[in-house]
Amino acid sequence: MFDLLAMTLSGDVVTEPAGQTEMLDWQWRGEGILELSPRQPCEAAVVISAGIHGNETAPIELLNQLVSELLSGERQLRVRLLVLLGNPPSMCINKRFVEADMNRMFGGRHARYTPNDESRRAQELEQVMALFYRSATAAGTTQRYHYDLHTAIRGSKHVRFGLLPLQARPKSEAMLAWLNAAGLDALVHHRSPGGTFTHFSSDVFQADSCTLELGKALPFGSNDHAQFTGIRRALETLVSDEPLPVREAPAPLVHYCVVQDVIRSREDFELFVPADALNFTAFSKGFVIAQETGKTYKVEADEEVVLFPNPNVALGLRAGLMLVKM
Ligand SMILES: O=C(O)CCC(=O)N[C@@H](CCC(=O)O)C(=O)O
Ligand SMILES: [Zn+2]
Repeated sequence: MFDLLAMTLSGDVVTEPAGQTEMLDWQWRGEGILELSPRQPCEAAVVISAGIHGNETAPIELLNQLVSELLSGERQLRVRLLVLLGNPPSMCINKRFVEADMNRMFGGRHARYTPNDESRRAQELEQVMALFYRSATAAGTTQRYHYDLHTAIRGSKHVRFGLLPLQARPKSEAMLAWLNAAGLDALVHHRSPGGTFTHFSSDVFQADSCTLELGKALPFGSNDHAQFTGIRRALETLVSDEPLPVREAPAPLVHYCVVQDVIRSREDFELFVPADALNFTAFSKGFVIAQETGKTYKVEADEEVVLFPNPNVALGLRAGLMLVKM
């Protein structure tokens, strides 16, 4: 069985960088980067990435399984597909990153860093994505999708959720229907641009892009994949161009928009969100979320919920998001 994850983690030089099965052609485009093309014409160019943060293993395992099914012929490929395992060195050490958070570097922001493995990788992923979408368009595809799979550091009141990058054009109905069918519990709408991979793909290539969060980060082999059946099923229908699955979720999808990006810009930054607070915990108007010299972040709406609170980020990066229900 073809094991993309094992090949990527081994770091072995790939001696046969291209091949074919009865139904598709594949090309190894670089470490952890695999392109799959069906023989018949198709409409969609799909990028699925995971492991942009190396310790977020559930989606890496899920994506690896999907690739194996496509290559074994168990599952039909009816889109052009680029699969990316984002940060192999950090996957090897089960850490979010080695030197710096790669999901803040896209859209050329990598050039602002003293060159390191992550800044070089972010640039490589941008180039590979550009080449992929361009060649897929030349081959006749008309739709572009990008799903970037993550898991959260903390537990969350909504276990499965998505983050939609800011974009001027309306969100695609097809993507919103897919996200709903995938059984997500919540969708978060960004209101400012960022250095995330999905902001880059949406902004530069007009892809229908979404960051998907699948539970809490755990080591390889410790994930409860039963929690992600809906997302797995939705990804299967996406790559096989099948009808959407029926949504299975305890409650309707809740939409939030970001009202505050909490940025740590000074050494004396302090975050007042309790260490054990789950993502989507609500705080009332007036609560001081964070403080640093010259800046206090307070809850301004009657109620705001917190997402990704993390005081340990590098200076200049986001230490949390505050959201309100839409
Ligand atoms: O749990 C956390 O603090 C972070 C989980 C994670 O990596 N989330 C992504 C979200 C990207 C987006 O906003 O689209 C990230 O922070 O990079
Ligand atoms: Zn992540």
